[in-house]
Amino acid sequence: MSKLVGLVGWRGMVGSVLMDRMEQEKDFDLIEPLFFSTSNSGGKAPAWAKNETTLQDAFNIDALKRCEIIISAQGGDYTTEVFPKLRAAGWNGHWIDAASTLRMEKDAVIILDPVNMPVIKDALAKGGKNWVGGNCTVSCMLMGVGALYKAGLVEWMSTQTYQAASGGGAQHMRELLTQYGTLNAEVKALLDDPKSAILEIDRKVIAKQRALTGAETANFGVPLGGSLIPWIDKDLGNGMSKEEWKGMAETNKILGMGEGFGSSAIPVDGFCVRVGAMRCHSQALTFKLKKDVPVADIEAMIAADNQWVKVVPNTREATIQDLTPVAVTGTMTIPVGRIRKLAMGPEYVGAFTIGDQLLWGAAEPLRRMLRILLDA
Ligand SMILES: NC(=O)C1=CN([C@@H]2O[C@H](COP(=O)(O)OP(=O)(O)OC[C@H]3O[C@@H](n4cnc5c(N)ncnc54)[C@H](OP(=O)(O)O)[C@@H]3O)[C@@H](O)[C@H]2O)C=CC1
Ligand SMILES: N[C@@H](CC(=O)OP(=O)(O)O)C(=O)O
Repeated sequence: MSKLVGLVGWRGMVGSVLMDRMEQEKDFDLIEPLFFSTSNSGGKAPAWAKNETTLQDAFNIDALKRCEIIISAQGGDYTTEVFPKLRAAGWNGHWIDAASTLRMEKDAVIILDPVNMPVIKDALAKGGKNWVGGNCTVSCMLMGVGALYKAGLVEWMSTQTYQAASGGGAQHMRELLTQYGTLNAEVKALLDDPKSAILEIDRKVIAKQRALTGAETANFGVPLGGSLIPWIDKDLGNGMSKEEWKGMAETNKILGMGEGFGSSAIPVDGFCVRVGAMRCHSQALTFKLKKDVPVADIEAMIAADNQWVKVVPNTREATIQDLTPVAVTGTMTIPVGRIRKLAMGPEYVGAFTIGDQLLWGAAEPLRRMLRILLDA
């Protein structure tokens, strides 16, 4: 008989991408899905439902306890409220989660199986039950350049990110587009006139950006359209943003190197920046390798690591065609390009990588973990 798999958060942005992928990969053929809702229990479950066609109350512990596996893309507040109650009620099933709440817990594994299958298998063998998707930036980065870590080549890495609006959620994407529209409307007449002065357009745009307040900046707090915000997530009070902290902590945990700040941890640090892209996170990486490795060997290693990574030749034409959020959005491909030796010395290597933060950055590792559990 198929396993009963609870799905919470299925209609949100991450959840919808997850449902699409599960449908494409025919995951629903292998499970009995049970759909939950925090807002509409008793309502009609979506079309993927089979025998259980009524939405269950996502706060009802007895209903959740029926499931052998639960996948949640509902968010951190939900996990914080429900997960401890569920475990305290004696539930021993597998919890697969997109939220960061449990990520750094000792008994949780950050799941990214093309990179850390041995870590996942080891935890499974030891009775592990808590599986958490990684931070989108970290997961996309490791899907691209995980090969260099697996080969033990990385002495340290610095990352400068260019993160999309979607990382903040659906409302942030809407806000970005609204701002772009407002700015365009402000100068439309001047843009339509080829003889208008560009500096006048520029003056009007910056005045409008500075005047954006209230509903038009409710989510980001400041304008993002035509600007950028070099801070993502909480202020840790030590000069670091929480998003920057995750880079080292999660990279090392994913790779099975403990909690990320032990003596064997690989230093990872840099700046995380929100830019006006829609749903792809991009990052410029600087590596200090432990030895001088030819660029061709680095490219070959990266290209051979998994079926989704694609090395983009370090030429202008290939880069502007294949190494942009526009090229990558909605695809499973993780391009890695701009691979070259840097001026600091032969061990210093630069690279640039991009990933769809809703696919590899959020939904895909969850459904792949479901498959691993179904195959176990
Ligand atoms: N956004 C991202 O980039 C990433 C998010 N995550 C994690 O996933 C969690 C969920 O994020 P995200 O998918 O962006 O959250 P959403 O806000 O899109 O969805 C969360 C829940 O909101 C409820 N909801 C209320 N109104 C609507 C509506 N109009 N449309 C759809 N759902 C609605 C739904 O619950 P119900 O059906 O019960 O009412 C839904 O499951 C995050 O909190 C985070 O922990 C992880 C990685 C990346
Ligand atoms: N913080 C990410 C999105 C996200 O949900 O991250 P996390 O899963 O680590 O909370 C961003 O804003 O781009």
